Amino acid sequence: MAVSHPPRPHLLHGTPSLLVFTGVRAVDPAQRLDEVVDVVIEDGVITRVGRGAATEDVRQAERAQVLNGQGMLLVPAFIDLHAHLREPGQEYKEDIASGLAAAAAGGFAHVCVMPNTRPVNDTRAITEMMVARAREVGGPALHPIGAITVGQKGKELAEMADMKEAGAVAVSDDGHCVTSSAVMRRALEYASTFDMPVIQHAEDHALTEGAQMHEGAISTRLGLRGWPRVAEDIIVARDVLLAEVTGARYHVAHVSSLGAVRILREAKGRGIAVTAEVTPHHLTLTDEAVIGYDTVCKVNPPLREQADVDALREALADGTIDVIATDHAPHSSLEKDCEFAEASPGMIGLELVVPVLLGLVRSGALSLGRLVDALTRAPGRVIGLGAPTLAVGQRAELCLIDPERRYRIDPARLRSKSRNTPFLGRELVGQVCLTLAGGRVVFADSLVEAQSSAPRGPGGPVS
Ligand SMILES: NC(=O)N[C@@H](CC(=O)O)C(=O)O
Ligand SMILES: [Zn+2]
Ligand SMILES: [Zn+2]
Repeated sequence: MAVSHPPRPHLLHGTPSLLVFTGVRAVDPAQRLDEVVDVVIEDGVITRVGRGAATEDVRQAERAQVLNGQGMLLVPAFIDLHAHLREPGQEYKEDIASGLAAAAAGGFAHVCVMPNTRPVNDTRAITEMMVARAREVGGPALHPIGAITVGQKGKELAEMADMKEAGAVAVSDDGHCVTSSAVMRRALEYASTFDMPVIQHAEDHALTEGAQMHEGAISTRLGLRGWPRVAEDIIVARDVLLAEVTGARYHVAHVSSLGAVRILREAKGRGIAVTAEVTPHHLTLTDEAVIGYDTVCKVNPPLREQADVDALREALADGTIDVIATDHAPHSSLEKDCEFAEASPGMIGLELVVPVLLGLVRSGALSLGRLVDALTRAPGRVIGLGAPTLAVGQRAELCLIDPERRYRIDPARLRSKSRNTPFLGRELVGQVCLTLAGGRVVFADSLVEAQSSAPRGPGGPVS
């Protein structure tokens, strides 16, 4: 049984000092931009955007690499608010290098990493280690999320100030819920003195003991113990009340239930400082995927029903849910090739955001502008990070997408060390071709490589 995978070579290392996109559809909600333009990047900085910006002399310049953007999309690179990169402690599932490579391939320039590592990231030392390791690796920027409580045990508060100084952008006990109302209240008060958001994994553990999937007709039929929606709703409702009395910034991780959506909508209507995220899998899959007992469909919170999916889509479209986050949760075959009851919950997601979610844009459930916003500006606001944009003068952090490319999700091409996703082997449409982070190319696929080595000149069609 293979638990690790051989490393794959990076596709493109260098960053051209003059990178030119011609005739590309640029979509940037921060600038209300959705237009076919040329984009010029010099020494990692966006210097020109507009029709005809790639003048003859720019395109013919000796150092220019010109990419024909016809039929392609150019968007700001993404920020993932919720990923598990497993380093330190479970590097056989993922490590910072493989996780950031997966992020780059998915179009991300920034990744916030959850603290449920071994040991838990509840100290300055571990936060510093993660940041230092990511700098060594290069690629997308890593932003640690510190634990709320020591060891994520739900009792004493961790030293949030220390972790913030070392680079932590938020706190969370993700994987576990902070169940004590008293601890949650103190956590909100304490975090607000450092202006850090508190991210909750909303699960009333008393209602989910032994739960394997969503509680409903299908769990009854399969004979699996269920996690009822109300276990999520109770915590979100309580926390909203605590956020109101403390005035702290509260963020709900991986919202999955229609009840939680209703509570969030009401809270936002009353002006309470709450934000929320939803994952690509909760937007696209239901508990029917669990029929057949495939352990890759086991995830926390569980895949729910069509009514929940509909409510989540609507909430994302109208802004009740702010952010799309992957909850990238790699597990090896050791944790997944077993009985359903024994399997660890979680799915990988960093590399699948674009092909999975462009489907929602094509079906009309979500506008392209809102999709990009939920992956850039909205998560940026939660952690106080200026999100990537396509504005002139910005360091280039962007992502080139072929929205029409149809392909099968091939396990051999994933950069993640793990393979736990129900989308494996599925045919999807839409592929990330190139990602720039921090002004540098961090991912380029074969199409871009082929184009960039082809002779320059007024380009023929992308093929
Ligand atoms: N989502 C999951 O099912 N699993 C996550 C933890 C979590 O996000 O709660 C993991 O760390 O594996
Ligand atoms: Zn969680
Ligand atoms: Zn998580």
